Amino acid sequence: MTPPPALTIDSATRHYAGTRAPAVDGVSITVEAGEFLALLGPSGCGKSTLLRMIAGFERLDSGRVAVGGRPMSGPGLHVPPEERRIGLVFQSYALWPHMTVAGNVAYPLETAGVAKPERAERVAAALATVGLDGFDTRRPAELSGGQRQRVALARCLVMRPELVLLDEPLANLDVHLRASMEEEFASFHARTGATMVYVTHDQAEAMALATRIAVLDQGRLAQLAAPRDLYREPATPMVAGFVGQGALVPATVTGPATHGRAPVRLLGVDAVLRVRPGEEPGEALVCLRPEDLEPAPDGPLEVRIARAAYKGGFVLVEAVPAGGGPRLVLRLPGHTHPVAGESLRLAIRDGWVVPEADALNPARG
Ligand SMILES: Nc1ncnc2c1ncn2[C@@H]1O[C@H](COP(=O)(O)OP(=O)(O)OP(=O)(O)O)[C@@H](O)[C@H]1O
Repeated sequence: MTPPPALTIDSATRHYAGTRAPAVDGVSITVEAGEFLALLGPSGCGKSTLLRMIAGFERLDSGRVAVGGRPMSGPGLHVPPEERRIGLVFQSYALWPHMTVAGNVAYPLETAGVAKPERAERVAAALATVGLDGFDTRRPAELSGGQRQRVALARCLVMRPELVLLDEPLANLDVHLRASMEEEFASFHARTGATMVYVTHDQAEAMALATRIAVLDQGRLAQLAAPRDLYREPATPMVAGFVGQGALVPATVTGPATHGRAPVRLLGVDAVLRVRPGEEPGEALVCLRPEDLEPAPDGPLEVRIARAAYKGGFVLVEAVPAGGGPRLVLRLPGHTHPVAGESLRLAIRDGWVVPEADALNPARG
């Protein structure tokens, strides 16, 4: 028998009183046991609301939530948060300042009535998992931000939750600490096999950590895909613009699709680009990533450099097509010295025809 999904969200909708549109609008996502799902999107897209709906802090106006196959929210049903066996980690670590590290981690076990010897054992194991053995007697004020976040993680783990929800857990940390904590989360996920749902507005963080990413756009699920697919084959213009660098260029698909590619005319150039199956000839938008554009002396596309910034190892260039069009982004080798105002010839090596948003989601109309 296959185990039930760790989390099932079915047409979940939440419309706050007095607001124009639902904060979460008909979202359906199934998360298998052991997955690391990132909820990604711009500020106000509904990430936190959806996370609170899963945790049980927010009621659903319609739809259902089930955890490990057990219904939690639905018509006439609302299991309170403390009975959902879900672990929570927030950006404000919410540690008790007067308690030691061990005291903070032990607290949920105490509340749950776990006996002292077992408590000590489980606290020690949780602190070891997050690499904080030996920190038992410290107080939160004596820890770095990253260490505090690890205490919060240990406190969540000690309850052995089936599902861990993390709401921008790295948002308060500086950039170096974020990178090392990203690694911690990834190895922690690999070690424990826990199912995680991770809210972030930082696409690099989502890419680095998640097995799949759900992109929310104004309360709706715009795309649910593995990081590489999201980057290479964004389903909507919003996803193309939000995830990764690049440009969205108006184009015309000039012929039928074969083997995942079709002839496309864009910026006065004919190219053969990637399309989804069944893409029809007609007006389209093409997502050009930096690596899709390559300097070539005889390249068919002439551009003028608008900005060049050395990024260590390569130069990030923004360039405007000579014949007009949106600003393109490309990378030049680190030993070159491109200067704003210079002309450059490019070849279009690859690109993705972004599916029509309306065709994917007729209700959006
Ligand atoms: N308690 C509330 N009452 C009314 N509206 C709310 C409430 N909480 C959130 N909203 C609105 O719902 C929408 C989604 O908010 P939510 O906090 O879920 O977004 P988010 O994607 O997590 O944003 P951020 O990244 O800024 O935290 C926003 O328009 C917000 O203003």
